[in-house]
Amino acid sequence: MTIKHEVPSYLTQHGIGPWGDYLEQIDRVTPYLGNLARWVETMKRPKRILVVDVPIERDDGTIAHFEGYRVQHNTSRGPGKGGVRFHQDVTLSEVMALSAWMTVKNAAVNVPYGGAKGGIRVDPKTLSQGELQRMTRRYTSEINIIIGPNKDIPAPDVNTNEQIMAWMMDTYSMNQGSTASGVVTGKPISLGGSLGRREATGRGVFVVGCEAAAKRGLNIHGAKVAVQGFGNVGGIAARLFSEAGAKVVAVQDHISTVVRSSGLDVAALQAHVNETGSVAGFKGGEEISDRAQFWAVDCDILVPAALEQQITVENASSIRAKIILEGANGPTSPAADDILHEKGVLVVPDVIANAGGVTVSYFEWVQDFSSFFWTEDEINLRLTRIMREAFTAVWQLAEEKKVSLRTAAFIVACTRVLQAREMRGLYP
Ligand SMILES: NC(=O)C1=CN([C@@H]2O[C@H](COP(=O)(O)OP(=O)(O)OC[C@H]3O[C@@H](n4cnc5c(N)ncnc54)[C@H](O)[C@@H]3O)[C@@H](O)[C@H]2O)C=CC1
Ligand SMILES: O=C(O)CCC(=O)C(=O)O
Repeated sequence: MTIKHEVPSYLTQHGIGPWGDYLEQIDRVTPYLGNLARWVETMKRPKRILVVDVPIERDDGTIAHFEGYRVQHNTSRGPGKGGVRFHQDVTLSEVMALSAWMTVKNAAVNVPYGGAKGGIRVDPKTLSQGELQRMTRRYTSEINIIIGPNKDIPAPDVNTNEQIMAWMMDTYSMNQGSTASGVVTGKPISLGGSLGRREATGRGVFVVGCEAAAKRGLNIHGAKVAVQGFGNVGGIAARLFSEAGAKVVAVQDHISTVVRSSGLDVAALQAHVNETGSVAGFKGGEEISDRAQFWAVDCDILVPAALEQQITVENASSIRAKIILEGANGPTSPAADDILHEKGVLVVPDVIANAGGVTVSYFEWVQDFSSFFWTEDEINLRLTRIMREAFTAVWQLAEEKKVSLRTAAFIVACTRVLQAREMRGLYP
């Protein structure tokens, strides 16, 4: 029986284009054929969408309004979980797509969560610290009714960090009348944050990168690595690859691209970015003005760790890497994915490659509930084990079923979601 699944536009616009194809493949390899059509209809629709107006008083006394979102895509396997993004291009459909990615990611690494995501359509660089705090607090109050340690647990994403999580935790706690540290993860250590969370996503990228390199017979020591995005994910991944003896030959951020074929000094680059806010002007490498050239840099491993839809049909053919580690969510367009597949590039999909962050968020949440905190070594060991196990399971399924790692990850994840739904009896 062939079931044709129409993919909703919020997914196709933001790069989960082949969702329907994955589902066809799941049809082929799982025992859930009879129930799949009903399940697909549910997976296509986020469970809960909240759009809020976030008004703040600016420092000059004027009032500004921002649009905020929190979307819970699926909660079959547990409370919603996913980050909050502050970016001028955030839209409801993007947040809906990102929440669907979280459903798949959380199931792919088997943490007991559903998928959720949030965001505010704002360029936070245009706000003072005071304005940023007022906006964050107002947003938290507006979404207060749908978040909570057992309901939906936000975390950092693009342009959000530990300080913003601290304000969110404080605002939620004030509204509840008692401190609820488990309402967000990615908090400062002093407020119940977990050791290793800040580095966790980049570390997870590095761990699966080592696994993928081993499968391809590539030695990390001496391997050439190019990284797009030098924030939380890209900056840490670059540091760990460099510490392992790889050469970070190119880094691109929102302003500039720096290259050095003998390898950039990543620590010096990080110090420069901390000071200036960008890789632009870094003296330890050559700045290239044509941003598109970044994709054609001679490298073995490419880590897109900025935003969605960066690897496209325009640049996919020029990519020289053997392995792509998707640090960002949805960095590869479906059409570009096909080109990479034809070229024989090994793509480790976002839902595995960048799942280290949510994995340590899970550890943070568990530690907050028990008020007992693990050492950084314990965190990193557990993280490494989960990442390796998830990679291996997906790799084996991909080999067995002759599908890509991305399709295999979706199969593993969607099967888990489907099993949970089946056990709970939550058919639409
Ligand atoms: N922070 C986390 O724990 C997780 C983040 N992610 C994903 O990783 C990606 C990056 O997130 P973070 O590192 O947290 O964000 P961040 O805000 O710390 O850093 C973003 C980086 O991307 C760069 N960037 C922005 N627009 C760009 C453009 N058009 N071209 C090139 N570079 C650009 C920025 O300059 C910055 O270096 C996002 O897709 C996010 O959803 C995924 C899993 C967890
Ligand atoms: O740590 C988390 O809860 C979620 C991080 C996130 O937003 C993501 O993995 O894309």
